[in-house]
Amino acid sequence: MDALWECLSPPLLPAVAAGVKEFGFAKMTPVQAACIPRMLSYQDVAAEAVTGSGKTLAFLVPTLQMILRREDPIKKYEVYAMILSPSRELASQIHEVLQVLLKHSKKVSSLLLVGGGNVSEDVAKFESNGGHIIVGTPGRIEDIFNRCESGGTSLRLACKALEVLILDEADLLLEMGFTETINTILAYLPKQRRTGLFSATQTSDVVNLIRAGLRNPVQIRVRQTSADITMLCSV
Ligand SMILES: Nc1ncnc2c1ncn2[C@@H]1O[C@H](COP(=O)(O)OP(=O)(O)OP(=O)(O)O)[C@@H](O)[C@H]1O
Repeated sequence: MDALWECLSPPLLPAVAAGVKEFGFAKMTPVQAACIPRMLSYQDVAAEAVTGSGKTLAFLVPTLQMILRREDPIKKYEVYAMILSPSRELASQIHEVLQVLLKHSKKVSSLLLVGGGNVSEDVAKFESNGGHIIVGTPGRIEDIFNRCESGGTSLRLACKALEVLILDEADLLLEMGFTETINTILAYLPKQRRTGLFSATQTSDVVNLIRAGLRNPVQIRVRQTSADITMLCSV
């Protein structure tokens, strides 16, 4: 399959293309080639893809492109996208990849919100720098949202116009017992948003989450064996 980044139509904006170039990958992986155009045409995506298939750029690239192509520039305290990941390590890895991608998009900010550190420090970081793309673990984000109740922070308000939600490793998120936490977070986010859900397997819990959190999603399945890569796409 010929899936050169340059073949995307409409093309990537120069700052996004320059960010992608930093990684040195000439072609998109199948999951990237399937997800990026669909997310860029504002479709919800439910992707079943094996580990190592390149999911991270499959959702970060369209998210950045959507932020940069907005007519009115994004405000400092507006959260455009939230990426939920099951563990600190996975969230940190996504955030690291994002830092590389953002090298040529200086006006776009990001924030990592994961457990382990001090919640008040996270709140203070958001209050001083904002975060257009938030990458985090569900527990920490729910915690910060709930603190808003006592008037602590504006993260909840900043998410009022959120446009993109990504649920990464959704099967793991649910296996780890985050179902209620995710439902709490979903209740705080606008219904008029685009949602991408990525998982290694679509368990019945994942299917339920797709029904609850996504709208008419495009189902994408990428199966990668050591010998070949096959891809199935259906609407
Ligand atoms: N277009 C590409 N061409 C070649 N390699 C790529 C491409 N995109 C990503 N990769 C590399 O593939 C590896 C897996 O990518 P990524 O971490 O996004 O996969 P993943 O599917 O999220 O895997 P995991 O489930 O392990 O997190 C990484 O080392 C990444 O740098």
